[in-house]
Amino acid sequence: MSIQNIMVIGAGQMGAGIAQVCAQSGFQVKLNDLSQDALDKGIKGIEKRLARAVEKGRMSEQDQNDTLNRLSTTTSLQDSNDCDLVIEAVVENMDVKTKVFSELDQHAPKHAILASNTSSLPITEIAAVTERADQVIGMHFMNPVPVMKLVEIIRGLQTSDETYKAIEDMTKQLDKNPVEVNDFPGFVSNRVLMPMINEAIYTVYEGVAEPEAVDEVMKLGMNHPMGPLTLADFIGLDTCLYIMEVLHDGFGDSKYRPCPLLRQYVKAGWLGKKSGRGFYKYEG
Ligand SMILES: CC(=O)CC(=O)SCCNC(=O)CCNC(=O)[C@H](O)C(C)(C)COP(=O)(O)OP(=O)(O)OC[C@H]1O[C@@H](n2cnc3c(N)ncnc32)[C@H](O)[C@@H]1OP(=O)(O)O
Ligand SMILES: NC(=O)C1=CN([C@@H]2O[C@H](COP(=O)(O)OP(=O)(O)OC[C@H]3O[C@@H](n4cnc5c(N)ncnc54)[C@H](OP(=O)(O)O)[C@@H]3O)[C@@H](O)[C@H]2O)C=CC1
Repeated sequence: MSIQNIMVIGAGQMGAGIAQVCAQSGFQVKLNDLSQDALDKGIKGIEKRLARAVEKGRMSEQDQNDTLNRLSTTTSLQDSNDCDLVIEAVVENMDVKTKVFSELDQHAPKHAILASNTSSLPITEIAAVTERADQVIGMHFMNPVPVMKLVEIIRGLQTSDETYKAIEDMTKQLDKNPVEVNDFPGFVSNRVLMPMINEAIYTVYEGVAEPEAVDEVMKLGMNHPMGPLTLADFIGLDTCLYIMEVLHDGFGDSKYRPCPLLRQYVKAGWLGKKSGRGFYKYEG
């Protein structure tokens, strides 16, 4: 099938990034969120990143204008009625995601593929609330989307070969590298990454070292581009907690128990970079 029109649901850090790379690659993109404020913020971020790309000589002004002209915003899921693909990037919560997918299933054309950018939740369960489980798939982008090359593609139990092939091809059109994985909690990326981040939080919780020291050890000792606590702040501590809970519930293994300090920070509203405070403090 040919994909031309896309809706991205959720204008947060992931949704805005996904909308940007899709528009840059020539797709018509509708960005959806609950509030116009969130949409304005998402578009502002995209404009800033494109302006920087022009400044750095990585993009022409013509491409910048064309990209922005391919983007529009909407607060209504009904506007998915002419889309070939919808990519959902709302909060990491099964109830919220299934509500979105069930509504979307009413509005998106019958041929449309419904993809989720979930970090860890079962695609099979999300697909089950629709009448088109064979056209539901996980399309897991990495943060920051414009920079990271990987898209982890998750096949639900009923995802068809045709759907997989269309999403694999489309990922390549975005100049990203698709990697196929099966539908298990956390897939591959977060089954490996998130326990490391959780363990780094335990080292702070147990007084083994300060956050700065933990990050230095992993940056200088293991050549990670960001230390695990800086990365946790960057991802969002709420998202990290939700992922650990999915791993813990999904495998029923105590090795995935979320660190109490992570729970406490999230309860306090310390969500990391996006809220101005997490393991570190952020300006603006
Ligand atoms: C939770 C999940 O489900 C899955 C996930 O996504 S887990 C998270 C996966 N991501 C990572 O692990 C990221 C780890 N960090 C990194 O790779 C790097 O620190 C980084 C790419 C984010 C920044 O790289 P850096 O070299 O330290 O910083 P910097 O020089 O400022 O940036 C490098 C380039 O990335 C761009 N960049 C940095 N942050 C960006 C952002 N948030 N959005 C868009 N572009 C960004 C910069 O513009 C810069 O490009 P130019 O110089 O051409 O303008
Ligand atoms: N952060 C990361 O590094 C990564 C995250 N992901 C996944 O991407 C998804 C989004 O994460 P992220 O972008 O970080 O989260 P953010 O909190 O930055 O953004 C989520 C956005 O979705 C909006 N939203 C919530 N409910 C709805 C709804 N029903 N309809 C439309 N919009 C809605 C939120 O609005 P409001 O603020 O008003 O609630 C917010 O603007 C999650 O599933 C996450 O696990 C995947 C890869 C990496």
